[in-house]
Amino acid sequence: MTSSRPTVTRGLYGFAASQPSNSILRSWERCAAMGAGLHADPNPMPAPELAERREQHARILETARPELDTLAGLVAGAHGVVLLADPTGLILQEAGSTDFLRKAERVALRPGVSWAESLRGTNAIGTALHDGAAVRVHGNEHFLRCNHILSCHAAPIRSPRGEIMGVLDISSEASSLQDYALGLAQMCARQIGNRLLDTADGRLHRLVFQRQPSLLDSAERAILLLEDDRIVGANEAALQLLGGDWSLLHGSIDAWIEGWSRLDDTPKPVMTAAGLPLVATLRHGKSPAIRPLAAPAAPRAARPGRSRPAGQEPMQYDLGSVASASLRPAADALDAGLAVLLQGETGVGKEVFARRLHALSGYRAGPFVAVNCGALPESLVEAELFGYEGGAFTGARREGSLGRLREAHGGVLFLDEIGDMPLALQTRLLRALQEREVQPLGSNKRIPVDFALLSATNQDLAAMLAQGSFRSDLFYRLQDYRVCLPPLRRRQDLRGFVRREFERLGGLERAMSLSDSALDALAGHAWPGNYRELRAVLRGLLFLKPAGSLLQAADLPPGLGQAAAAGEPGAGPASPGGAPARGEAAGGRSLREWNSQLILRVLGECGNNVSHAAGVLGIHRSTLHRYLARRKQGPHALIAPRENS
Ligand SMILES: Nc1ncnc2c1ncn2[C@@H]1O[C@H](COP(=O)(O)OP(=O)(O)OP(=O)(O)O)[C@@H](O)[C@H]1O
Repeated sequence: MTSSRPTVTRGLYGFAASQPSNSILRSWERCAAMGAGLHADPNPMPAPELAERREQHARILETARPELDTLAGLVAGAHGVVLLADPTGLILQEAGSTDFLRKAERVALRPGVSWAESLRGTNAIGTALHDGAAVRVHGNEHFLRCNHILSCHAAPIRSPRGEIMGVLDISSEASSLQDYALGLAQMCARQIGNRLLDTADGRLHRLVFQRQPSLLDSAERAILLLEDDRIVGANEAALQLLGGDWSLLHGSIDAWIEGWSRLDDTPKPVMTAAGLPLVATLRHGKSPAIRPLAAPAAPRAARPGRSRPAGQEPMQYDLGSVASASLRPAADALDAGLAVLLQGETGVGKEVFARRLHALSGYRAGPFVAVNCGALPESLVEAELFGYEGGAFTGARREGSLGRLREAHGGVLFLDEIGDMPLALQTRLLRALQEREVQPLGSNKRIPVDFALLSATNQDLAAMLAQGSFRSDLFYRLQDYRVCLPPLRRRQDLRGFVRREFERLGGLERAMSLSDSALDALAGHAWPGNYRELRAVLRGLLFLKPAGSLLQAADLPPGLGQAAAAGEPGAGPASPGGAPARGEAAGGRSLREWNSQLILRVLGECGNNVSHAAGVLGIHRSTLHRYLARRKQGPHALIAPRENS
């Protein structure tokens, strides 16, 4: 390996190559300094790891798809390939000429291989990433000899906040150099960045400007995203025309463009603060930039024993590989008439899993009747489960009640928190389950019932059995088939899942994202409250932090990530960077203040409507009322997030 490169005046394959650019010369110097550190391992990372990386970068892969498809068609004729690499230089995707793909494989230009400059010396992907700018690296401008057959053109793709989200590269054989390739890569990278801006939160205002009206629809259009008057997103064209850099984010647009607020959809002339005349359009956000993230569930009549409503359509949930793999066999067990018991810590998604199971089973055309055994007041429990005749007791409805077991006829009866069922009731339930008949209160009739039995608990039923607080015959009757749902901290793809969940809950809409440090801390947290706790934290962040922000570990509620940083057993994967120790002192805030702030903010957004706010926060109305009452009496009370229970 040479430690420096001669000035190149002619490419290796005899094609005229211009004097290497300053960018290439500086890269050679860096590579020469690294010297023996460079190596060109051609082996891609194992397929599961690559799948995980693709998953992590799903947003950019998805957004870039139209350009990748178009470019693949264009460059295939010129025997080229199009590549998309992540911000570390790892190639995620390839498309283009099959001939060249095979050659490219020989030089390891393929998915799963990193082209970081520190590994492969001067090359378009790595050097574009280092410089944060588009670059062409032709023939023997590549630092490593093995790559001299290549001519590569790469341009970084930036997020609305200016971070590099990936690199688009067009490569071909050095002998078939295409002059236009660099411009094409740049234009497509800009289009992808613009699409990220176009698909950002519809509540943000979008200001588009250029020198001429005809450019307002082109890839050259300048775009700013505004939350009220605050700039929360931009593209490079906007920075260029305004003469600013990324530090303009979070400042007021008033400092840059005069009279912007009078604009609308029709192009109108405006003047930049530097005196540059432009034409601009303004598309107003659909509603006030900050508002509740999720429509609260319609208030339901409080009914003892009725399990809490699922906050979301269960089909949307990504259950994770372990739970997903358990679905089919558990549905088969239900269909075979076996009683299925779901076990797992609180908030691990037992009810979500139960609803999926119902939808997958042969009982899907029948009802799914959920009973929260822990929430049943003992005095009403029999009536609730077994029903009653009209006028059977004081306060009974005249028309009587079917009872939950009969409501479940032909479908699935889901007995949630079965460990909380009082002993006396366990006997009655067992009889009904064995005889497949119910006798409503006040009636001497016995009515046949047929349903699949599904129950769930986060308690150790075997220990309860040993203590005598759970009947052994019911214990065995409930679990012909058992499914253990793993805690969130054991999820293999926890980091990627947290990121996707954040996007799904509103991050995408609000153009917010989690930095690596925040993701490390979140992925390293032990999550004793599992999915419920994670959702509460993510919703809090989405509410409390401004749209367009890149959240850091320091933005997380105090205490988060501590367990993993301290290496506590039972915690999830340790954070590579070591999550910062956090506590009451962090940022001068405490968890209590964080929760208080969130609650008051949500209440304000909901016009002080407690039911509405409770729905958005994912807690029960009465929990919120209790909190507010305590707050009136004295210091802020801490609220444990628990949804509609
Ligand atoms: N895979 C998932 N992805 C995202 N959110 C989830 C997932 N599973 C569950 N949740 C959310 O976590 C919360 C708790 O889920 P669920 O009620 O199913 O848990 P559980 O195990 O039945 O809890 P508990 O033991 O306290 O009754 C719900 O609000 C649900 O929206």
